[in-house]
Amino acid sequence: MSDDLRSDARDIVSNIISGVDPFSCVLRAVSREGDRLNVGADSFDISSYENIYLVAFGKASVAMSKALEEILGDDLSGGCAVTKYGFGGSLKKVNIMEAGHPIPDKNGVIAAECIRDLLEKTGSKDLVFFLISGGGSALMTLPRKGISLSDFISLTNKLMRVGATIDEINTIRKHLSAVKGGGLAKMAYPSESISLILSDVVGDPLDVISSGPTVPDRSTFEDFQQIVEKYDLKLSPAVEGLVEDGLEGVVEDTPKSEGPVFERCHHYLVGNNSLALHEAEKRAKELGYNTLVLTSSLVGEASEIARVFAAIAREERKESRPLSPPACILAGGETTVRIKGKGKGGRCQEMALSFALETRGLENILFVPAATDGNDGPTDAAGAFADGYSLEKSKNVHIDAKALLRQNNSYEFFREIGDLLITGPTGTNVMDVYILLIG
Ligand SMILES: Nc1ncnc2c1ncn2[C@@H]1O[C@H](COP(=O)(O)OP(=O)(O)O)[C@@H](O)[C@H]1O
Ligand SMILES: O=C(O)[C@@H](CO)OP(=O)(O)O
Ligand SMILES: [Mg+2]
Repeated sequence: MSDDLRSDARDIVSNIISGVDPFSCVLRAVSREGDRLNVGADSFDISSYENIYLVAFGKASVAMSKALEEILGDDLSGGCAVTKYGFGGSLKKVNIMEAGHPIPDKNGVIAAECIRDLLEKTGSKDLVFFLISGGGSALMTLPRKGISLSDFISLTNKLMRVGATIDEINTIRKHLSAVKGGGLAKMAYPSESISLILSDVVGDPLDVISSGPTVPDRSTFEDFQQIVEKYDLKLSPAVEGLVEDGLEGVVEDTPKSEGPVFERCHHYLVGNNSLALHEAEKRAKELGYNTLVLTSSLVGEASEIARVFAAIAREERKESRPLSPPACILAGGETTVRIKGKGKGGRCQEMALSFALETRGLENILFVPAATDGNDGPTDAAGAFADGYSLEKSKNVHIDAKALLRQNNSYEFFREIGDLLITGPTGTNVMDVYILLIG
């Protein structure tokens, strides 16, 4: 343990990011001996296919594709990949595109069309690798007939502001899309496919991560309607018409069961938030901390979850429980924020600000919530450092912490006191991690 909790926290964060590096995650899951490709517990003979293609979408597309290019070498015929602006890179045989996230844009439609065109030329003698990571829902957008890109943009915007969960957001997106909710599996049929999936959703549900384009979908038009009612969403006439048709059975729902379309689809999880927590705990132990991992499935309103961490910090300082110091208490997951103000921030920065408000004056503690993709909300920060002195610092620069929290302006708070956590785009994405250090 160093004298400086911040430098330990930085060290733990960088170990998390390298531990869930998608390149290594793919190499751990896929190995090659001659023409035999071992994936998880299965084995494939790559000489039995005419062509092998790669289709990648999500924030981890570049590193995942690089790993597969390395494994397949000249056996890879080509491919298409899409990732978020700033997450790009160069690949040998794969055309890599960048598009808008979390709100989709025209480039996400161009990318989806490119993927569709590639899949439509595949046949039963071909093998397609789908490299799937979080972010794919926005990055690969192909609206269903009659639905427009602006329908997607306005609904995504609304759902994110009301604090809908990713499960709810993707239920809506899947039903408006031709590629999500099993859509790519339909396009790739009858070729064989292998999906390698980096999870950024609590519980690793394959039909929610990146809107499950290669798996049967569990959500229905009825679920869609319930979400509309729950958040009182105003729909465009086109979307309203689609839902009505869907509820009446005039329009087919997303594919539900393991029909012929999915018979030759194989799915493997290559990394998730648990792996990130494991890496964090390992490093914290090496640094000399007593460690405790609470959960990898934390959900709920960000500012309220932060109050739980503040209560744990106070308990640690007063009673040295649940761990004797130096202690590192870890959790992971994805909170939500009901946005009421006009400020700038993200889930992690909102948590950090709420924690700071609850722990004023508490000594020798540090809370660092961090988005593993390096972008917390629409900001260039991954998260923030919050401690017992955050509020003192804010007084010195004449900003009002409570007012900034009310305005969801956590970015400004931490920028002003110089305590943003900046990593840059990390090229990976396994939700958020929450690190509480007690010195
Ligand atoms: N001002 C804000 N304060 C707090 N959270 C915000 C703010 N603006 C947007 N968000 C949240 O940021 C989320 C999108 O951020 P992003 O980090 O891109 O998510 P993900 O990593 O899951 O793709 C939205 O769910 C939204 O609730
Ligand atoms: O693409 C998506 O559907 C989600 C979940 O996988 O990712 P993100 O929250 O990063 O947009
Ligand atoms: Mg997410």
